[in-house]
Amino acid sequence: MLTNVEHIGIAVRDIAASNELFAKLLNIQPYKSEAVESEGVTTSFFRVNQTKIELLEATNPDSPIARFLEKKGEGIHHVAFEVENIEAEMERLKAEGFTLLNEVPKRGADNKLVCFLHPKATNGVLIELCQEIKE
Ligand SMILES: CC[C@H](C(=O)O)C(=O)SCCNC(=O)CCNC(=O)[C@H](O)C(C)(C)COP(=O)(O)OP(=O)(O)OC[C@H]1O[C@@H](n2cnc3c(N)ncnc32)[C@H](O)[C@@H]1OP(=O)(O)O
Ligand SMILES: [Co+2]
Repeated sequence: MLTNVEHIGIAVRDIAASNELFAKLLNIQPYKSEAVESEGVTTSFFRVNQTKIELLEATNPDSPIARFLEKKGEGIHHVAFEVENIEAEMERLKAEGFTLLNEVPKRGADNKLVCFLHPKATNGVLIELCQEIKE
C-alpha cells in the first residue's frame, strides 16, 4: 500500500545555495543533511507538513543526479511514496509489469529502505518507494 508522498526529490547543482533558496521559500531550515555514498549524492531535507522536499547534489560525475543535470538541468527528479511493506509492494508492482531498478530494497537517506521504478514504465516520472527502517 502506498500511503503518502514521502518526498519530492529536486536535483540541484549547488546544494548550499539551494538550501538558502528553499529556506527562504518555505520559511524553515532543513532538518537534515545527509550524504548517500552508494547513490553519489548529498541531500538535504525540508519538512513541509506531511511531506518533504529532498534536495540532491551529485558528489561524483557517475551519479544519477549528475547525469540528470547534464541531460535535463535542475528540477524535479523523482516522487517518493511511503509504503508499509516495501518487499510486498515491489513484488506487486513487478507482477503489474513495472520495471524495478533494484531487485532488493537498498538503504536510502533519512533512515529508509528504498526501491526505484524505471520512469519509462511510469509516464516519464521516476518513482521511489520508501519504507521507514524501524530500529
Ligand atoms: C537513495 C537516496 C535518496 C533517497 O531519497 O533516499 C535518493 O532519492 S537518491 C536519487 C538518485 N538515485 C536514483 O535516481 C536511482 C535510480 N535512478 C536510476 O537508476 C537512473 O537515474 C535511471 C535509470 C532512472 C536513468 O539512468 P540514466 O540517466 O543513466 O539513463 P538515461 O539517461 O539513458 O535515461 C533513460 C531514460 O530515462 C530518462 N530519465 C532519466 N532520469 C530521469 C528522471 N529522474 N525522471 C524522468 N526521466 C528520467 C532519460 O531522459 C531517458 O529517457 P529518454 O527519453 O531516452 O531521454
Ligand atoms: Co529520494
